[in-house]
Amino acid sequence: MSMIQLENLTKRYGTHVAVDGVTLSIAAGETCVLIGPSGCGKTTTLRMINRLVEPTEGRVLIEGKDTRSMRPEELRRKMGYVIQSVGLFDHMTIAQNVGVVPRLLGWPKERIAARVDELLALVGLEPRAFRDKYPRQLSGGQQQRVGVARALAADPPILLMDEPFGALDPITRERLQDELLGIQSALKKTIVFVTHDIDEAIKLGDRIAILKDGKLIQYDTPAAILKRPANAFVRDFVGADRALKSLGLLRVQDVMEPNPPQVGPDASLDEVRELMQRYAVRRVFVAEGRRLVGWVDREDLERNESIRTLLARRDAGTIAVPHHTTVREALSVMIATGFRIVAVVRGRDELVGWVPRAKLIRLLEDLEAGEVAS
Ligand SMILES: Nc1ncnc2c1ncn2[C@@H]1O[C@H](COP(=O)(O)OP(=O)(O)OP(=O)(O)O)[C@@H](O)[C@H]1O
Repeated sequence: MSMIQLENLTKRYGTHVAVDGVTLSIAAGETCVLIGPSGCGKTTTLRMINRLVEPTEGRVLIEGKDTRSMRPEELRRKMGYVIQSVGLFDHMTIAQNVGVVPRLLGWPKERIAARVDELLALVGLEPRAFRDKYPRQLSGGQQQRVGVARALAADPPILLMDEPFGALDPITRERLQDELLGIQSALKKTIVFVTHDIDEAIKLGDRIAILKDGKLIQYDTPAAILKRPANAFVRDFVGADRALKSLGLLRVQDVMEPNPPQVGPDASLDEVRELMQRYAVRRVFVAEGRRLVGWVDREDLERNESIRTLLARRDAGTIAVPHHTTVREALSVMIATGFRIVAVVRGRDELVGWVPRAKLIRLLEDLEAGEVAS
């Protein structure tokens, strides 16, 4: 069942067509990212969903119901709205800002207070430290978090977000994207998210809608858009480094090899030598039970020290990547450190697999070959 259905949605301003016959459907719990060049109609499309803009033609259905037949309050209860400039009320405290909609809905005071604290914690703001502050006392990133908390206040099933992170510095932006992914996996809202940034779209979107001159050019999963861009416009828009971006969609656990070259801490150097030959590697991992505790390199064999002596100088964390991280991240660790293999761990240090650099490079080459072919 689709949560949001756009049918032939069209907006004309005089003779100018801002949105041109857009039809698409968004499933409940999915994030749909609207993307395209400036002026392509993203914001207008989003605002037709909550009826801030009335369509010239076509319609919007929410859970199968035409929005024109819904009362404005009913529509507002279904949708939270987050915009780039946040739109916090300067003269209200953070708690009052977050509690605006519940107050309008007539919730009792205690329930509002509890909800405000719950939401501040959800978006990573310590309630005690923030609830009585004013927006001007917060950084841009913190204000944006408050904006997200406010949109979630009455627990609407739908969240409309118009370039919410557009004005933030890259580091804050990444952090907020990660938090949105966390919130989304916990709350399973249906999100429509407008952005200019293809990397953001790939990271956040279950599906991406690419618009040009008001028309929907392609609507598909990030992987499908990277693999099979519908035309030259999409290919250019997605960018030349499509292969690298695809690596950003794959998880290490999907490409890792099982059975890492590993020895116990009491193994002999001869065993290590034999293992290096068998696996054709210059490094083997040391594990105690399933716990990764260090490694031995080929150079170490010359020194004739016991493995336990070597381990005392090593921090196993430096050669490990978490199983849920992206392949792109693993490759950048290898490039930054010069490692030819990395260990894959679950939790803090449970050794579950390994990735040889050669495998990632082959993968990258295959993806690039696919790019040439398409
Ligand atoms: N109220 C309006 N009156 C006249 N034209 C409008 C109005 N609102 C939007 N437009 C035009 O409609 C087109 C689509 O605008 P819209 O804001 O939806 O684009 P956008 O893709 O969100 O752009 P941006 O990425 O720059 O925010 C643009 O050409 C814009 O100038």
